[in-house]
Amino acid sequence: MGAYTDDEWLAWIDQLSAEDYVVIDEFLPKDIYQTLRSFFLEHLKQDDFSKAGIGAAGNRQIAASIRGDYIYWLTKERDVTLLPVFQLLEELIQKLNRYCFLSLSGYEFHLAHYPSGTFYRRHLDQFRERNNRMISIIIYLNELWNEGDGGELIVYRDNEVHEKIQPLANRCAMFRSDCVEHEVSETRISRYSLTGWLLYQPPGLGQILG
Ligand SMILES: O=C(O)CCC(=O)C(=O)O
Ligand SMILES: [Fe+2]
Repeated sequence: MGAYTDDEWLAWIDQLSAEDYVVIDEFLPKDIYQTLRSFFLEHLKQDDFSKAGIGAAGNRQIAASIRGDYIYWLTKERDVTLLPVFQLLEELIQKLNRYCFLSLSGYEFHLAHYPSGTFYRRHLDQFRERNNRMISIIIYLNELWNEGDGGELIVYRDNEVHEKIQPLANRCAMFRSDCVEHEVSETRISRYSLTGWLLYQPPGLGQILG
């Protein structure tokens, strides 16, 4: 038995197909959400996060002017506590392959911490060195977020701001990696998330490129 019915998956996938993105509130079952959030806080406490890069071409200074987050790459083998999260992602891959005729074959995910004052400038998740990213997924873990705290996910369409998505706890944003330009506006609180990509080739590249 999966976490959701086929009808629920279908409604989200329909919206993803029609709009190129979908926002789903209360995405993870409560216990899985709690496990993920505790896992995040534990690794933050242990100082396991590293400064994120922007690919082979970027030097550190340029990277800092584009994105200011710190990340922790996950692996299914090591991070066994998160098995239920990985299982849900695998279920999602199955549904997308079945209903959207995609050939997704893997995923890569990291935890992301944006300290206060950081952002990620407008970008696409799929580009030259990373063209195997098909679908981007973010699950937010910010329980104390309030209007004015920043750190919104800004979705662009036709070069204009289309929607500002608040990074609320257990909200999931999912979008096409190849065509949805987006940005993380400057955050004024410590902003926590799980971020990742569904791939049509095996993972590995993203983790090398940052
Ligand atoms: O955290 C978000 O809302 C978006 C993060 C992002 O765009 C990325 O890591 O590529
Ligand atoms: Fe992105």
